[in-house]
Amino acid sequence: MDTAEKLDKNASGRNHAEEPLIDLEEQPMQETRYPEHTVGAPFVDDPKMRLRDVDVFYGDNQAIHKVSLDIGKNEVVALIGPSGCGKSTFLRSLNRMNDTIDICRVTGELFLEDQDLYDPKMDVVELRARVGMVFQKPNPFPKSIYDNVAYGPRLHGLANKKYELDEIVETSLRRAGLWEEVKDRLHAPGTGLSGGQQQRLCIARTIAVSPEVVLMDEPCSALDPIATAKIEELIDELTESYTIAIVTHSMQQAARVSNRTAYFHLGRLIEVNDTETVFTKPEHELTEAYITGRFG
Ligand SMILES: Nc1ncnc2c1ncn2[C@@H]1O[C@H](COP(=O)(O)OP(=O)(O)OP(=O)(O)O)[C@@H](O)[C@H]1O
Repeated sequence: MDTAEKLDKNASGRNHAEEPLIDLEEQPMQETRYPEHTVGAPFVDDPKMRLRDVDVFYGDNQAIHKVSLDIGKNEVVALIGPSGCGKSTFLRSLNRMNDTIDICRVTGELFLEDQDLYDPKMDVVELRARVGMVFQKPNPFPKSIYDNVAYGPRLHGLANKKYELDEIVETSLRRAGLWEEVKDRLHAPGTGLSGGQQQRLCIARTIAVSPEVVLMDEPCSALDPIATAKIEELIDELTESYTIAIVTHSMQQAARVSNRTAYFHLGRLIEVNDTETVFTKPEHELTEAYITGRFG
């Protein structure tokens, strides 16, 4: 039985009447139950992204507290934790998507290899091509399927000739597992595709500019189980070429797609380890309580 199946079994075998869900807002954990440092193995040799002491504030409200984490090359890191624990906020700080929120402020060291993401000289458009993002809700542009994928390569001048652009569009759609379904209607609107196809189109659009890292913020939450399975297969294939960080509410999904899992709790990174260890032998009591379904 794999880790995802064990999680399913645990969840279905529990007696919820005997173990009531804990409302975190009403019963905050004792301060002493937070580890002083993230437990497990937050750091790797030769990381793709090196993040140290990251704090994120919305005005006076601190959403992320001193998070330190490495994201390794060609690995899939899953960010999990209860609603509001700061997963999306942390993810969005990795390609400066939080810059679009006026009251948001990010401090700490955030590096993509040897480049400081928050260096004032950093070209943010360039950064978002290197660190692409796929959102919760598929958001194709109101353009044709072809133009959705060609948009980034055109913007970044990646193709000089029409045939070069055609090649990028075809390769990206193939890698996103969508080519066979759309090759005869490339000039039809992207918004006319099904939800799952639209999400694969958004993945094709992201990878068309050859990013180094792909950030995914709950990419399957608006999809049915079949479309979800396709995206999960795709994540597995994409990891050969890209580094991926994915926020997910589904522990089964984290177990299926990721190599490492990071557990967040009220803005703190409690535990990080290889996914199997986090789900079968969590070190910290908060991680254990979450993965066994005692709160969430
Ligand atoms: N634009 C914003 N302005 C002000 N506060 C925000 C904003 N976005 C998020 N927050 C706050 O930051 C904290 C973390 O939110 P975030 O959305 O990152 O958590 P999350 O773990 O991704 O939650 P969910 O799983 O529900 O999506 C929450 O307290 C939230 O209210």
